[in-house]
Amino acid sequence: MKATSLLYLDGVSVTFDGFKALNELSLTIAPGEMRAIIGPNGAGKTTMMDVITGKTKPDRGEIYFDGAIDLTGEDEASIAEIGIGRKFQKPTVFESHTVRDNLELALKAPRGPFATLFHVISGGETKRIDDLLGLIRLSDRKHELAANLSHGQKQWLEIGMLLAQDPKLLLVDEPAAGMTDAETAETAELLKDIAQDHSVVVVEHDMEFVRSLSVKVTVLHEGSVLAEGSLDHVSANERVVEVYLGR
Ligand SMILES: Nc1ncnc2c1ncn2[C@@H]1O[C@H](COP(=O)(O)OP(=O)(O)OP(=O)(O)O)[C@@H](O)[C@H]1O
Repeated sequence: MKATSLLYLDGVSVTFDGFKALNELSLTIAPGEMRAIIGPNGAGKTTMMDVITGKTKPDRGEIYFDGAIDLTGEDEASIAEIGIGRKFQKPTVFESHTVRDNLELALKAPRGPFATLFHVISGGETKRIDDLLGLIRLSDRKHELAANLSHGQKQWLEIGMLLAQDPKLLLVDEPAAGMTDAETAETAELLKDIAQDHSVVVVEHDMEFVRSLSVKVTVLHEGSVLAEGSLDHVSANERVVEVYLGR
């Protein structure tokens, strides 16, 4: 399993002041897969993202990327460099730059924190930016300042900026939070487009959104996997209803 998985977690535990945020968490993501992670508040979803991206070190357990890379031995910057992009809940775009310039900056930046200055770009890069603009549904707003975008559009722009860095795995934290219904539906389509050539892990509370992704779902509870399978499969699990869906 370890060798063939894009992401492999085995027996991962994280303790904060005696509280087990992750408790022997084991899960695998296949190359090219999109997976949805659901679970009640405090289930460990954010902590799981934190251990994958190197923000938090696990007390124990194995985390491997792309078969052979031991992520527990890498820091945050090198994990970004290896090809894991993370989209936090709050959009962080450069508000005083245009949509297009935000993408150009991301394209030019080394993976990880954006630290580069603008400079002349090649024709290939122009095409790449146009493709990204189309993908994130912002082609007709490319000359707009990012500050003037709606909340949902800012989220899409930030996703585009992450994609500009060509990650193998994209981690997305509650993309639908704060979006209109129309934006939420479009975001599901956007993630499905992205998943055609990237692996994606998406944490989300909006069950209608999760259903529209139609992917395998992992239910976390008290720091470990409670159930896994299609949304219909996990929704039929009594424990899942009890701790989460029945709220
Ligand atoms: N740095 C920290 N120090 C102490 N406790 C923490 C820390 N980070 C998380 N926790 C605790 O660990 C538990 C798991 O939190 P986590 O944020 O991973 O859950 P979550 O599933 O993402 O929840 P939510 O859906 O509310 O975002 C929570 O009880 C939280 O209070």
